[in-house]
Amino acid sequence: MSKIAFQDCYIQSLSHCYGCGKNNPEGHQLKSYWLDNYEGSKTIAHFTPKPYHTAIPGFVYGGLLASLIDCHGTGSAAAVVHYKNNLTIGSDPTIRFVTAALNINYLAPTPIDKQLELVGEFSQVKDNKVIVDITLSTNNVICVKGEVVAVKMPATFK
Ligand SMILES: CCCCCCCCCCCCCC(=O)SCCNC(=O)CCNC(=O)[C@H](O)C(C)(C)COP(=O)(O)OP(=O)(O)OC[C@H]1O[C@@H](n2cnc3c(N)ncnc32)[C@H](O)[C@@H]1OP(=O)(O)O
Repeated sequence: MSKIAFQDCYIQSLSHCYGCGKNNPEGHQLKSYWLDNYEGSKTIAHFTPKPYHTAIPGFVYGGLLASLIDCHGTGSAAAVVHYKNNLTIGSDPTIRFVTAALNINYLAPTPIDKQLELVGEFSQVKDNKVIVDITLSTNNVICVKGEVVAVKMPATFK
């Protein structure tokens, strides 16, 4: 696992995202990395839910799971486009991706007392659009699958 999370390389002004911004103390502060030995092709993130992330006692609220998949997807998209173009994440000009579409399938209830593992793979990589397929697992059981269509952030967002 690379030591610096993708999101920790975002410039300060783009580090306020509720799901993954390092400058948002109320947010989830998700951290995504290249999976060991899969630099450029697979990404990984971990998250441990808090008791208040409950849907039904014992299980995680689905909206949180969608949010984690969303941010792992947009972070992975930024990382792979930098990788493909031999750029360092955080270099100028900044290349960020926003969510254009998010498709989530909840396959099994997600236990709230376990660490969650998200793994992303790319089914399409273009400089302006990346599709990331993500699994969310606990104890090697896939609970949720998601597809994130990430599109390069337009200048109008700044
Ligand atoms: C609040 C956000 C803060 C941002 C901070 C960022 C850093 C932090 C990051 C954390 C973020 C965390 C996550 C968050 O919370 S990000 C916040 C939630 N997302 C948004 O608010 C995005 C709002 N939407 C838009 O701004 C525009 O619609 C976008 C930019 C998405 C597309 O605009 P536009 O339509 O003008 O783009 P284009 O014409 O150049 O097309 C480009 C390509 O994209 C394809 N396409 C487009 N839409 C879709 C779709 N729905 N399904 C499939 N594909 C779609 C299109 O066909 C084309 O493909 P191709 O023909 O080339 O193959």
